[in-house]
Amino acid sequence: MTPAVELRDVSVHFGRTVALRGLDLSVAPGETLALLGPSGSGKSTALKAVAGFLRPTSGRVLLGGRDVTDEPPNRRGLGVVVQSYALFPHMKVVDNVAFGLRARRVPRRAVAERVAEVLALVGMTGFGDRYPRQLSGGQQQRVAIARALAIRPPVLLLDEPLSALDAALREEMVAELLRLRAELPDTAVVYVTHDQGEALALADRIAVMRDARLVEVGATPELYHRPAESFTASFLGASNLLPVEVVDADTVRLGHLRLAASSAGLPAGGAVALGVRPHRVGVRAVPGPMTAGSGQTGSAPTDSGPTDSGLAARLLAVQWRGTGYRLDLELDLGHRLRAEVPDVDGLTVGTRVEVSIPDGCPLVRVA
Ligand SMILES: Nc1ncnc2c1ncn2[C@@H]1O[C@H](COP(=O)(O)OP(=O)(O)OP(=O)(O)O)[C@@H](O)[C@H]1O
Repeated sequence: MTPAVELRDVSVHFGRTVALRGLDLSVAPGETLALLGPSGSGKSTALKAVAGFLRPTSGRVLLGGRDVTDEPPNRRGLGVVVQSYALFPHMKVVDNVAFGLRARRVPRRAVAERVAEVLALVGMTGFGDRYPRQLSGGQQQRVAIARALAIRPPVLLLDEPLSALDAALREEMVAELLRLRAELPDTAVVYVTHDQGEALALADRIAVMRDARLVEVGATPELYHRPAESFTASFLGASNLLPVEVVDADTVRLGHLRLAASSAGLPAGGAVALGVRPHRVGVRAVPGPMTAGSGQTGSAPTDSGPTDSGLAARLLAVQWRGTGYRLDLELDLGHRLRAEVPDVDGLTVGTRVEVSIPDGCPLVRVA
């Protein structure tokens, strides 16, 4: 199938700043691709290259197989919602939404029908006569999305569309976007965000960006569960990165522990680490002092002492997070580790603890 969007080796330089370096990426019709990365990683630059708001220094941009690198934005027929792309303040909602249709000289009646249709699509029927200032932030963003969708674009570009909204409204809008997504089965969506929660909830695939480069791209659940790069593991799910010794393709050693690890997709050679999500780390109190490697006698786990399935550690800090506790730990092996646990029975700062790491965590490449 011809991709709806294709970037071929796209680089963007601003003077001596390289904002994007050799990006290759494609988005299929009907697919949502999230561009996820920290501030300044080049996400917006990539989106602007697709929209036509800037011309790549090198490389090509294709839409539906057509090379549009040299075409201005209005010839590309895309729907664009950018955080700063506010509504026209002096125009009513209906006129904002009708704008692109009128620019295309769509007959008046068809404009009215389509405006009503897209306002219904974003749940804003009845708001047509208001001015943007008479709407909440979330409502304004809904109208901006309706405006982008009015022309039935094959591609919808969203650049941090929720970043101006408060946390509760963002969650609500994610649900709205998912509903909207289901109504637009053929539209390709490129969604720029630095918020991993939004990317996980909305994207079929995620492209992780860092320092003007694509770090890794993959189907959302695969990338979450089996990242190949340490940056992906820590950015997408806040994994601990534990230095381990590789025993064989599926086994690693951490102190005296042997753990099954998933190394799918990881090229051989180079430095690796085990990516361990905080919520997968087990923590329990251990009375009395423990040292690294203690409790290796093969005895069955007991309630009172160290076991051969755990690592000795000390609890450095406890933070209550509402849904549970975040624990900062220092393994006697010398590594720091973060855990998230539902409760902290008897655990106070300074407590000796035993930490367990589950099998199946991904082995990732350390850049
Ligand atoms: N017009 C410009 N002139 C000069 N440098 C720019 C320009 N636009 C972006 N940059 C630089 O290019 C790099 C990538 O910027 P970009 O806006 O693509 O990042 P981003 O990942 O979208 O970040 P954010 O999440 O903060 O928007 C940054 O270092 C930025 O300072």
